[in-house]
Amino acid sequence: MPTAHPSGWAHADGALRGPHWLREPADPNALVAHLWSRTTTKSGGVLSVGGVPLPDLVREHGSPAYVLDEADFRARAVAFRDAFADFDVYYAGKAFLCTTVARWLADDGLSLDVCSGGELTVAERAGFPMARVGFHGNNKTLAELERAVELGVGRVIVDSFDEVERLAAVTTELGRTTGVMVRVTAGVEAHTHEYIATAHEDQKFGFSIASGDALEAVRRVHAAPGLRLLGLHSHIGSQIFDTSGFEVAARRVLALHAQVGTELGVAMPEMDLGGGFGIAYTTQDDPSEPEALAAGITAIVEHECRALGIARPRLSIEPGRAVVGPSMCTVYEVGTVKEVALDGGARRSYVSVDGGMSDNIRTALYDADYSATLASRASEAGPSLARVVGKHCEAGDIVVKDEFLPGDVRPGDLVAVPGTGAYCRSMASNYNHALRPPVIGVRDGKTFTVLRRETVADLLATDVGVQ
Ligand SMILES: Cc1ncc(COP(=O)(O)O)c(C=O)c1O
Ligand SMILES: N[C@@H](CCCC[NH3+])C(=O)O
Repeated sequence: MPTAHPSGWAHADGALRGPHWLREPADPNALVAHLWSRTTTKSGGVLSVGGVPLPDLVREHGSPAYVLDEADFRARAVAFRDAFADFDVYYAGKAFLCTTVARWLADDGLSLDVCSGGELTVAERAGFPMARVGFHGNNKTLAELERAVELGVGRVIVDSFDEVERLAAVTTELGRTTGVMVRVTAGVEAHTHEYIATAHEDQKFGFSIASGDALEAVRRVHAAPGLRLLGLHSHIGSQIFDTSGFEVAARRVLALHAQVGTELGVAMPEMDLGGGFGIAYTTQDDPSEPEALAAGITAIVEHECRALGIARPRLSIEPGRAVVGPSMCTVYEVGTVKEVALDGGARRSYVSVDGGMSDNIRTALYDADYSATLASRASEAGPSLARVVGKHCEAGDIVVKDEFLPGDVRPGDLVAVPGTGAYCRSMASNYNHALRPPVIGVRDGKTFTVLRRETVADLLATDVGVQ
């Protein structure tokens, strides 16, 4: 039975006003360690990452800022590489990509999934080995395909009949060949937000296995002289915890893989099972470690291959969020605090910070849950229900929907939000002409700029002036 909270929040009038799991923490100054990057500590109320106290980082680099823990990022990437030792691990650059990260991945032996000409250009600028790049996208332009073939990317993942034709023409025109994977739709309803599920029939990605389009796409790729058919690709969605979706997809994709062998006489050498592994944003999330994921996927694939009487193709996966998500947090400065009364006498503080939906759109877009902590001082005040909101001209400009913060949070305090490495900077915008925050790397007590803060000059650079 829910109990009344001193603030009156939980059940003053019998109505639940926050997620059912939100509980008053025993100690609002404590850190829920698994939500943060591995070098994150809290001492005397001050949060440090990579040995750098966040108040010092903000003094040096300003606020808001994304803080990237190099050791944590690389440890997670290497953990995937090692757990999936007989797979190729393609880091999904859409989660977060810049030349620094691309270099770390190249040095640490991972491969890279890019899904636009822009991401491909970053990989090129970083000197990423092109043979280890996979190029995705449901509507790659002719120019993007030409560039990818010229650069010699290891694989282009084709997503439509139009693209198969376009890519075949590009290889002919350039007198080159390219490796190709065929993105298929396994007809799985992944348990995640509708906007980030990608394996059910009624959405834009992939060729349907059920309709026969996938087999037809394989046939056309195989028939095109410039296209080297490598295998099938399946990605069922993102932020997934229930592994049954991966199992069903793997079974269906392997069945098609076997069918290609019997009907077309082609033994495809590879298969990609995509990314989508969930991370912990709140205490309620319980993600699997890479070893457990690898063991589960390997067992399913081996079982199915035995049943189908086929050789196991070389497998690859594409984790993005599970590598970079937990390795960054965002630090904000509090500007204003406002208390509002809720029905039934409960109260909620609106803690306004100096960023918002322009640096983290995920709460507004996917109703995502985040956590937050006071990062700059200890507090003796008891916990109080707070909502961390941004400074944009939008009521839905919410960063953290519900969190208990010390009741005395005030202007000038720093608040940090963990788990913002994936799809926050990469989906950031200039809404209300906000300047996108920098990404500040931390390592062994030192900071380094990974992406600098945007300036007013950056904003005005595209405004050509009154004509
Ligand atoms: C084709 C493909 N691969 C990999 C990913 C990475 O997903 P995640 O960041 O959830 O691991 C995505 C995004 O969902 C994707 O569309
Ligand atoms: N952008 C999404 C993930 C899907 C993107 C890749 N297909 C998110 O923030 O959760």
